Amino acid sequence: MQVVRAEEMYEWDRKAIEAYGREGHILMENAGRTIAEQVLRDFSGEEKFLVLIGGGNNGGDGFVLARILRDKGKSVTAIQVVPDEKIKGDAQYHKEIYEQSGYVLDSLSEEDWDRNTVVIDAMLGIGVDGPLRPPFDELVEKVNASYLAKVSVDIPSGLPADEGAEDFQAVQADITYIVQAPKQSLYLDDTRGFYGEWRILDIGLPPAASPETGCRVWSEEAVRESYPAIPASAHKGTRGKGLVIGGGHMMPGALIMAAKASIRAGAGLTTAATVPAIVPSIAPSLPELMFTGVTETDGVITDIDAGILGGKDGVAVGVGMGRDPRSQSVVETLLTGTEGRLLIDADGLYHLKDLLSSLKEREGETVLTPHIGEMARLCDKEIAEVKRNPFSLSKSFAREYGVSLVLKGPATIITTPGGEQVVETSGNEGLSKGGSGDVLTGILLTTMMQHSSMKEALSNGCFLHGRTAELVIERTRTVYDIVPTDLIDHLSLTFRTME
Ligand SMILES: NC(=O)C1=CN([C@@H]2O[C@H](COP(=O)(O)OP(=O)(O)OC[C@H]3O[C@@H](n4cnc5c(N)ncnc54)[C@H](OP(=O)(O)O)[C@@H]3O)[C@@H](O)[C@H]2O)[C@@H](O)CC1
Ligand SMILES: [K+]
Repeated sequence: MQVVRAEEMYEWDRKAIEAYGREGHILMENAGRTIAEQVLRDFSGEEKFLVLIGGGNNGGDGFVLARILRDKGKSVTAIQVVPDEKIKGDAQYHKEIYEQSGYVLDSLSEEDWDRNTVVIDAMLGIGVDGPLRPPFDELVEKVNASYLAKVSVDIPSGLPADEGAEDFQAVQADITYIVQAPKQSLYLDDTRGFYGEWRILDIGLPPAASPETGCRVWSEEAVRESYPAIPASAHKGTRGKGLVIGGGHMMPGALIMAAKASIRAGAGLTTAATVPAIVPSIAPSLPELMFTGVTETDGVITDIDAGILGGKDGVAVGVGMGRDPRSQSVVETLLTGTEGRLLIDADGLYHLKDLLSSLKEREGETVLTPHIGEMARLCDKEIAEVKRNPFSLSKSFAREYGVSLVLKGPATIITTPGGEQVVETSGNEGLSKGGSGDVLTGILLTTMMQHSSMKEALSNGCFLHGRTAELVIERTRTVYDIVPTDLIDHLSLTFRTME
């Protein structure tokens, strides 16, 4: 499924009408009907509906919806919130059908907020532009202050469809019925919460008319289709020989988690390059892990011998490495002296900031896995700006430096060097703990060694991580007590669903 911007949604609509012979009013009938049917499934009792209808096509969906709910014998108070002259085109067409059906439009009274139980917000859709003007500003406030269950059509009124909006006032929906495809704002930290629960409803726009947005949502189906099976002829040398570089005296745990996750995710051979002093504390609990030395000063990794990279199918650097400036040379050596698949995470990203020109020149495939704060630092932006524009900032950074980018968050955005994007949404709030990123790094090290497509490797790796968190919470832990090592121990729960 594609993620769309408002402009792309309009293009889809336009093409469906112009090139595929669908009439606009039929699309609106389909939208209103599909949503009405879902409303009837989700609210099957004695609800009393207050339908607020705006002046654009979102309002048009509202006229259809109000008619169908009335046809089904439901209690409906339908309010057109704008003057008659604002209702035009397909919305006017459906207003006339509504009235010809013998149904009336009511005027809003204070009692309506008390005697109804569900408010259906069909005031503004993806066409919202700028700060809300009357009467919408006041109505949005009233809806939010009311005790009614709040249902939004397509998008909560006032909420922008696209990334980038700074100030907005919007309905805080309990449920949003999204028309046809998710909009970018469904995946942004500052806007996703306005949707409440949400469902994406197929209103029958022809798939062939859909624009190529270059951004899709990763699904379990995509994972099943793209996750490589282990051939019967496999041996340890064919399943990926990976190297994890990191772990100082003070943070051995990060290295342990990344290495263990890589092993459990299915790597053939995993080696850790770390300070020798911590090896005795790791080795007994992780007998599958091999070790190789690094140059160390005062417990800090200050250099690596390029020889340790020989024959490796993938390298991950940064976990628990620390920010001592003397470690920067390690990242530099990897950027300038290696050509294989390289993943840079955590403290590795910290050091990378001063090495961006080497990053640009690197020939091999490089993956960066920043969280939003690390991304802000890498591209010299405020965190708030990255939160507002994660799609476009990721795309321009990935293209400029020729890297694959995994911008981690509740909705992780994966961007290829060519600017193609995937949104991966598995996981839960239990992952907001130190160590989650280290586990992801280990998993991604393995998936990037086992997939030929880097995009699929990263998307599947993020899925493996997030879905396991969901399954652990279904089976044993809760979002409070789950810890990152639970994910490593339970990767089998997700692998089993992929068989
Ligand atoms: N495939 C599709 O695309 C399909 C789309 N469909 C539906 O159409 C919806 C999009 O419809 P749309 O384009 O008519 O825009 P919409 O959101 O109703 O708003 C326009 C109105 O808003 C007003 N307005 C704007 N900003 C404002 C502000 N700040 N403050 C106050 N008012 C403001 C503006 O008023 P004006 O500027 O004229 O005064 C105008 O009247 C979409 O979300 C989906 O529900 C389905 O029916 C079928 C398939
Ligand atoms: K709406």
